[in-house]
Amino acid sequence: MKQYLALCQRIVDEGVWVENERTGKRCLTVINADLNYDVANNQFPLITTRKSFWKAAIAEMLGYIRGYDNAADFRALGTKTWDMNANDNAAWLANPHRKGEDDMGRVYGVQGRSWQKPDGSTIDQLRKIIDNLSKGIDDRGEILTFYNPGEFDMGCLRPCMHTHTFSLVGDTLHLTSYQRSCDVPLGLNFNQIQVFALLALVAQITGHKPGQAYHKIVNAHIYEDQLELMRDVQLKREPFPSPQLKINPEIKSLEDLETWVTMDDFEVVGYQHHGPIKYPFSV
Ligand SMILES: Nc1nc(=O)c2c([nH]1)NC[C@@H]1CN(c3ccc(C(=O)N[C@@H](CCC(=O)O)C(=O)O)cc3)CN21
Ligand SMILES: O=c1ccn([C@H]2C[C@H](O)[C@@H](COP(=O)(O)O)O2)c(=O)[nH]1
Repeated sequence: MKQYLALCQRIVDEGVWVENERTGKRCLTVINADLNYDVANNQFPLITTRKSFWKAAIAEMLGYIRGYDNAADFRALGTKTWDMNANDNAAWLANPHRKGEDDMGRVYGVQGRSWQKPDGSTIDQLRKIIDNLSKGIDDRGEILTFYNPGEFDMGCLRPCMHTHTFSLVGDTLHLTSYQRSCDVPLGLNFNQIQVFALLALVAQITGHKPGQAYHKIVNAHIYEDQLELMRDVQLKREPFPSPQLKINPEIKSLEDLETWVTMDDFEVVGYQHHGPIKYPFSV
């Protein structure tokens, strides 16, 4: 929580205004931020200076794991976060690749689970990683990447948190996650949860101890219409101690994650927080 607030304060103090053409808004921006999460000691990095809808963030991650490409499937899991990008984004609505209502195109999980090869066959990056880690193998390329420039025009948004690298050291699994662009008031609240939960889940289903998660962000920004709420409300609040994330121990395989797991299999213990803050969202 302290590192999150320190990044917010750094943007407020040192950020530079940058025009963003896609959204038509200015963003107060800093470059390069490194956040670390202690998954080994279950220090769940949940924002406490406002109420966080953490289940929606885990639902989003589960949808990526399942390779979803449709906002309706994300809604069924428990998050509406893809509705706007799928259905309320002029550039995507005019894109001939869009297959209709709720289609997100070839984004995130589609690339992770069925990356298209030139010969028409597909690569399941996540399956390979889970199989290797389950056998105790780290080939120094246990990389899940959603970043496929050849198919950017086939999706509603380029992936923001685009690459996850797993590292096995003895019986401890670590994760390094890379993010090119970060909406700190809204997106980072979710992305922190996702990095933590991804390591905890993959460690659990491959039979290893979770270690540290390293979250590397390039462009970290606050949109102009979010600044006042961040500076004058959220940053004035005192944080509470970190809660813990409990995951159903019956989740034992990638198939479990793909089939029966729901948000009821996740619980947060000891979450003390301030009231909600509704930040504007930019499509
Ligand atoms: N501008 C922008 N920021 C993002 O963070 C973002 C995108 N676009 N597009 C793709 C995904 C969608 N994500 C989102 C979308 C919405 C919320 C959001 O509205 N969060 C609210 C309420 C969530 C709820 O009620 O479930 C929040 O207060 O956290 C968060 C992340 C993250 N990504
Ligand atoms: O997981 C996510 C997904 C998206 N975001 C934010 C970062 C930016 O504010 C927008 C994406 O805009 P681009 O013009 O494609 O950079 O969404 C996030 O923080 N986390």
